[in-house]
Amino acid sequence: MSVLDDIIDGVRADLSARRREVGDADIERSAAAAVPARDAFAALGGGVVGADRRLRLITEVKRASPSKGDLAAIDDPAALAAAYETGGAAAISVLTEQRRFRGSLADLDAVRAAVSIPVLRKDFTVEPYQIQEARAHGADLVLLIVAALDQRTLVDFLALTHELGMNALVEAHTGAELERALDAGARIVGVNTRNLKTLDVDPGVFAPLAGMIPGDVVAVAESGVVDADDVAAYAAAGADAVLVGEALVRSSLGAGADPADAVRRFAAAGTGAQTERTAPENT
Ligand SMILES: O=P(O)(O)OC[C@@H](O)[C@@H](O)c1c[nH]c2ccccc12
Repeated sequence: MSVLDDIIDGVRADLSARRREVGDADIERSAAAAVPARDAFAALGGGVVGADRRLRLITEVKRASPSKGDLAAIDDPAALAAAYETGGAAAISVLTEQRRFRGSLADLDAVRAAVSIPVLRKDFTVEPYQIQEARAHGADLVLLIVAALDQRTLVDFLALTHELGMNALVEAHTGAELERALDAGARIVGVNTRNLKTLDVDPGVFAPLAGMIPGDVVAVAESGVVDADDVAAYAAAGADAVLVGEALVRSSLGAGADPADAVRRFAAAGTGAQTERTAPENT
């Protein structure tokens, strides 16, 4: 069984426990009653061309990962997210998967209350319930991982996400998955340079796939950023936005830590290096 399959088994088990406790009708009601979602497409630079273009950072509240175990003891996820916003992050990603990433809906709630920029609920979405749950908890974006969904389900989940006023970050790792994301009508596409089946990271995966992403779709490079040079490399390869987890979480540790400044440096390096993609517009 691949790591991805194993994670999804755990997600399904945790999900059925929550559904017994909260109930489908309740979550549907709270999703409908939630304040309108923020426009994450615009926040991530969708439709911005020429001199106004700048590299957007999606900074992640990430306590642990299956490949590295515990990354950082985050005592105050709200304070960390607020520092990211101060540094100029375009959006905050919050891991809510419990077993491997030690995330929770409580983290999502805390971050939501602390920032005014869009918030991504980062989880392994396999049931429509999770999309409604994300909205009920104030998320503006959900993650849809192509490798975890058949095409029909991906299309349905994207439609539900849009019906609820949210955007989806549709994540691919291969050219075939990227084609499926674009065919489904994704407006924000992520290339995860980490293979979720093996957890190996190869930043070189991004550039060839970025060349396939039309200019009117937001292209996000995900995973594997260690320092500002890595952000610059993704930007030079055509990224509109870069999603950074571990490197920024670690920058918040220790005496004199300044996560806002780290965000500022990463974003500046990216904006300085950015090039526009030349793939044809989606028609
Ligand atoms: O910590 P990193 O290498 O900067 O990676 C962040 C992010 O890309 C990663 O957390 C991620 C990308 N796609 C995912 C899907 C599920 C869980 C986690 C992820």
